[in-house]
Amino acid sequence: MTCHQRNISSGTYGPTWRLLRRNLMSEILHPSRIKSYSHARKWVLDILLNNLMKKSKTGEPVEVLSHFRHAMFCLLVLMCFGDKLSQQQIEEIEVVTRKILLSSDQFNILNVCPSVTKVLFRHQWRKLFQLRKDRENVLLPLIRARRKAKDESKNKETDDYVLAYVDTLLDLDLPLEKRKFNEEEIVTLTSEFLNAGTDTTTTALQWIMANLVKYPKIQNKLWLEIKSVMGDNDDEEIKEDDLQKIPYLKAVILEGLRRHPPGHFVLPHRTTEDTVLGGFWVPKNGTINFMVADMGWDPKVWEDPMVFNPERFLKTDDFNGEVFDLTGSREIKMMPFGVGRRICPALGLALLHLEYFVGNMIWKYEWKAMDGDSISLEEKQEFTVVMKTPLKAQISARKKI
Ligand code: HEM
Repeated sequence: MTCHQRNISSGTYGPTWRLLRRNLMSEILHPSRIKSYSHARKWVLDILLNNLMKKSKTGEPVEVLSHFRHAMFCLLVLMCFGDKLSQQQIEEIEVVTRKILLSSDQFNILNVCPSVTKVLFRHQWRKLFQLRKDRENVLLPLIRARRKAKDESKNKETDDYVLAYVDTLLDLDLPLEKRKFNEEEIVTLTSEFLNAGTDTTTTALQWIMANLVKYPKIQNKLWLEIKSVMGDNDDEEIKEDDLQKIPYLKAVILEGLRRHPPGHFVLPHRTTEDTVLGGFWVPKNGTINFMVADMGWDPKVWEDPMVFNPERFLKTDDFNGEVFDLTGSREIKMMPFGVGRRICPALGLALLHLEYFVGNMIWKYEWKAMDGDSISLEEKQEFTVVMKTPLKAQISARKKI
């Protein structure tokens, strides 16, 4: 695939674009920039906690997945477009971007010789064009409004104007083509940002919370550690700086990602030269992938690998005295975000979101299984590997002690 070619169904582009987009994302995902979104995280946390509480007051079980997904989506929309949009606008974006994500498999065939498939599969093409049009109708007005706001603020970052992902896309000069992104390309890239970040983080959140419900002792240990940091500030939320003081929370998140990585494989990679891997010859341009889940479950590397045991990440002697390195730069024991050049560009952001939301949900509420419910950890493959029986829980506000 050259830099001009793209995957027709997903609308994503080849290696050169990937590199550009990675640079753009690292600008928006730089730790100092991530910090400037703390108001957004607090806003979304309040929405999430309020929704959970309202639901729990009805006495019905809380089906957490839709709440988590909506919260993650709101947050990424804000990082993407820079403005707090109305709930209706956010829902419209969610519908159009999700439709494309969920139907991408059925359009993959259109990548094979488009001139022929345009005749053979013209109904599929029509359907794809319609989905893209619907997405444009919702996203283009937002992109144009952001361009206008950006021009008006003359690029100055003030308290009210925080850089958004769309700003970096609008600014970029494409070095080879000597032009800027056109609107259609910006629509594709913003949509990819939202899709890549929502299901992955939501899935991880659900698996981690399911284990905390299933194993109340682990939940209680986590809550006590949070309490030792937060003291009697029951009304306060755990802030980002507090997260560094709660090592058990980090251990719970890492164990969740090891035991239940949202993707059991990474994206397909391509070899740049003939090579031998594990005794198998792989020709240049061959497609390869990595068995992410199996690495995290390897009994040669992990003791009792199928047991949910966050303590394993507290024993630094297992990691040569250092904190566990998720990037795999020293050694690869698990790789839920991939490793190397293609590692997930949002690893830092995703970890922060997981720690922040899990920490605060446990700090504010006690989570219990529904009466007679044993919490099944059976899996199902969707866009990510999700819980076959989505988590339902009974939640109650923590009592002061
Ligand atoms: C728990 C959450 C997440 C997990 C487990 C995860 C995992 C991954 C994995 C395994 C890859 C493929 C790496 C490879 O092919 O070697 C990837 C790529 C990617 N991720 Fe994430 N991710 C998460 C969150 C996010 C978020 C929040 C965003 C955006 C805001 C994001 C954006 C992307 C993008 C754009 C790519 C494609 C990079 C490329 O094409 O080279 N991810 N992620």
